[in-house]
Amino acid sequence: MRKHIAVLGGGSFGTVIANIMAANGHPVRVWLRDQQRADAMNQSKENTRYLPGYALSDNLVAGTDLEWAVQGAEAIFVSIPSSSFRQVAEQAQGFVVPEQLLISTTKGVEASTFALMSDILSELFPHNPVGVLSGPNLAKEIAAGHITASVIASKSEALCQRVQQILCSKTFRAYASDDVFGVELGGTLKNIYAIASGLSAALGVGENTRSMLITRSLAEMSRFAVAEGANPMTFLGLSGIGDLIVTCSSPLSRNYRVGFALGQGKSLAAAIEELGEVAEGVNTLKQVRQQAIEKDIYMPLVMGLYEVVFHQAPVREVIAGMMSNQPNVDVEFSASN
Ligand SMILES: NC(=O)C1=CN([C@@H]2O[C@H](COP(=O)(O)OP(=O)(O)OC[C@H]3O[C@@H](n4cnc5c(N)ncnc54)[C@H](O)[C@@H]3O)[C@@H](O)[C@H]2O)C=CC1
Ligand SMILES: O=C(CO)COP(=O)(O)O
Repeated sequence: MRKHIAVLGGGSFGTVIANIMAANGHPVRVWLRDQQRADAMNQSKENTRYLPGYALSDNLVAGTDLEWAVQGAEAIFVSIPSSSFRQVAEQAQGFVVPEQLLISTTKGVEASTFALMSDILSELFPHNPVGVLSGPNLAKEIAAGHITASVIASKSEALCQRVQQILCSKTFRAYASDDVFGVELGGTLKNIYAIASGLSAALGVGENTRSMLITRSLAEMSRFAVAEGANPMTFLGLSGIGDLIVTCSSPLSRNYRVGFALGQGKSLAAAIEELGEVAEGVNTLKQVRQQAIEKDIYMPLVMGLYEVVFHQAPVREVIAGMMSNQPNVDVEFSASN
């Protein structure tokens, strides 16, 4: 009998990934916390809270029993915000067996430990193959049927190949990579710069400025990656520059929307409340700033954005400060840049 696939988390991305696999003919079990929402999804074949109007395949079934979702699954995709990721993974520990493939889709970092989600999976499930799915993947665009590509990264070639088979469709493609750290770090860091981009859009900046922001964001991300021991070349692919472009350009990005709301003068609390979904970049900004200070990594965008987001510094003053920095600290390409 064909084994099912489990997706933990029924938010926008969990739902869309589950539905791609279900539409490809795989039985998929989506695990949620809320029984009413699970029942409603099963009856209406729609996730009205996150993706209204998006028809779900008959092969997709939602439920709230974690054992039912996980036990016997061939692969388990974890699509839970980073703030609850460890807690859910720990809950699943009793049901997971070593041959099951574990894939994180979460683009965030654990507060205080600076662990990425694949680190948490590898720590809790040392005998399982672990992978990361990351790329320019706005859930609402995937649901709308726009052609989309992602990266499946794992040290296990077998995991990459199986995920490619399960996920690829006429509109969705997954490219394989063995650089788990680089792929995951790119998807995590870009959320910070999406906030900055949304903020600058609200201020009505021009295209020169937008282009400067995106390319200097890439330089800053790469500098951080090198300091952390990652391969910056990975940032030139879909999970780096690809994801940076989409989230820095689209109002569909929740991180961009938080930045836009801040740029309109709203408080951080109001921006998050209005969003009603996860914007991972807020926590990532805090954690990356701390790392940059501890490791003395030059990250002027992170430092400036942190002051705006967490200390309500006037954004125009922060920008003016950056523009009056000694120009000789700015080198476009060098071994340390
Ligand atoms: N939405 C998107 O376009 C994309 C999102 N991602 C990443 O996927 C991850 C999940 O994102 P979304 O699904 O979009 O988030 P979301 O905010 O739409 O949904 C999160 C889901 O997790 C559930 N959840 C939260 N805490 C939980 C807990 N303790 N136990 C059980 N369920 C819990 C929520 O109820 C909700 O169903 C994020 O890290 C995000 O960065 C990645 C690519 C694209
Ligand atoms: O990661 C994403 C697209 O690739 C989604 O970005 P947001 O979390 O900002 O919506």
